[in-house]
Amino acid sequence: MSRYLLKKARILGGEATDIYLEDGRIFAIGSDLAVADAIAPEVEVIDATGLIALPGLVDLHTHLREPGREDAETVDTGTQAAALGGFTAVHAMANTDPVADTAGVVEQVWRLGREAGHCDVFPVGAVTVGLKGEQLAELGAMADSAARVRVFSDDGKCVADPVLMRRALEYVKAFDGVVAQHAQEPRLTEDAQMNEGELSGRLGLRGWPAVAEEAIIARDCLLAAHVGSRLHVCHLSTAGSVEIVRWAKSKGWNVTAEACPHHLLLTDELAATYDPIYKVNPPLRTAADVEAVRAGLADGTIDIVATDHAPHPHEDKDCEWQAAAFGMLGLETALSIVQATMVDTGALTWADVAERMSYAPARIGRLEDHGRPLAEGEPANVVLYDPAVTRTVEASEMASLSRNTPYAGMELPGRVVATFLRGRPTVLDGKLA
Ligand SMILES: NC(=O)N[C@@H](CC(=O)O)C(=O)O
Ligand SMILES: [Zn+2]
Ligand SMILES: [Zn+2]
Repeated sequence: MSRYLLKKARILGGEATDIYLEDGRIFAIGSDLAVADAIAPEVEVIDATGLIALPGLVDLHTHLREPGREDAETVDTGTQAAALGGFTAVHAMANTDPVADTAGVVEQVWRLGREAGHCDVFPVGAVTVGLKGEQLAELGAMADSAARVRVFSDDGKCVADPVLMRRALEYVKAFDGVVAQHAQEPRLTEDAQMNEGELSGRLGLRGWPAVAEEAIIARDCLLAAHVGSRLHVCHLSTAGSVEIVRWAKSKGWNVTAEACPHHLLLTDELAATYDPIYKVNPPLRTAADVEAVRAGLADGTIDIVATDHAPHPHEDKDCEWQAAAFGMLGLETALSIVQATMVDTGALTWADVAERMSYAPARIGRLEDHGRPLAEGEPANVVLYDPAVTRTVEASEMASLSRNTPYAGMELPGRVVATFLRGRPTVLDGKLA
């Protein structure tokens, strides 16, 4: 049994206090907690002076690649990256090979997560068979499986057919599920390579227009309202998308949205390097879009930050732009990017970060033991974070099997010092425990 006493941690950035973890729970919180002599030898004391304690982070959008692309990532390596990033739960996207469109595949991914033990893995179920967008997958069987799927997505592909989207939204109501849409109108984005604008013309790369994202988001908000169901918008990236979600929320519709760290920091100007490390879907947008996404995250229009951690092996990224795969790593740098773009700029407090990166994603995914406040009796899912240090990102030091981080060589603020999953450390001293 592990017992940990975290001395002088600042819960959500507040006053320093002690947190005692025992039996997988937060057993006590208070100043100068003393340990009874009888159990003292069994208690590990961690000096958390200057560290911020946050609830274990929850990612609603992670690509773990297993089964099928174990050359890019495995459940084991991807959840190591998650733990190092401060996550205690991740939702694993369904675009694997085979696709996670049956109870059998989601149970396999869920079981691999338990065996690896670095963080809890909640599989996302595909909306349509094989992500083909033709026929609904067995949503009910995935919901009833041991994996208890609540989030359904064809991510990587858009559920473009409005009739199928409507049926999926209707179907998931039966088990309080949510459809997470990758909003990309396919005809408007054929062979699209980067954000459509003056720059895409100059670079000679086919453009991915904002309207292709916004049209699907608007349609899906209307559909969700029409059938009274729950919609989640994946990786929203444009100013117009923020406005549409703000409008849908003002109507009282059950719509939530996520933004990715890279859409809070990076812009389409980076495509001028022709370095596919910056190739991602949806694409990096303009500085005005980044501003609008930050504002939407600050005012709560955008509910959560999700990483869209999308590992790719070097042969799929180290090639010319047009041939390269879309996607970038995210788990090990997410909290630092959020600190740099949202906290250090005064747009969010650490309590807001807990909401956007733990409580809200857990609520959307209907998780019970994650996204809970740091309070006595709650599950001991805790991250200790040092906001005062800076580090230079080294791709070669990442736990992920892939190396496609756009932040290599950048100085970022903050470092995850420790992560606890049900009272057991998965990370200590910034290294896997
Ligand atoms: N985001 C990406 O650029 N790529 C994702 C798919 C996706 O999230 O749409 C992937 O699976 O590689
Ligand atoms: Zn996507
Ligand atoms: Zn994705």
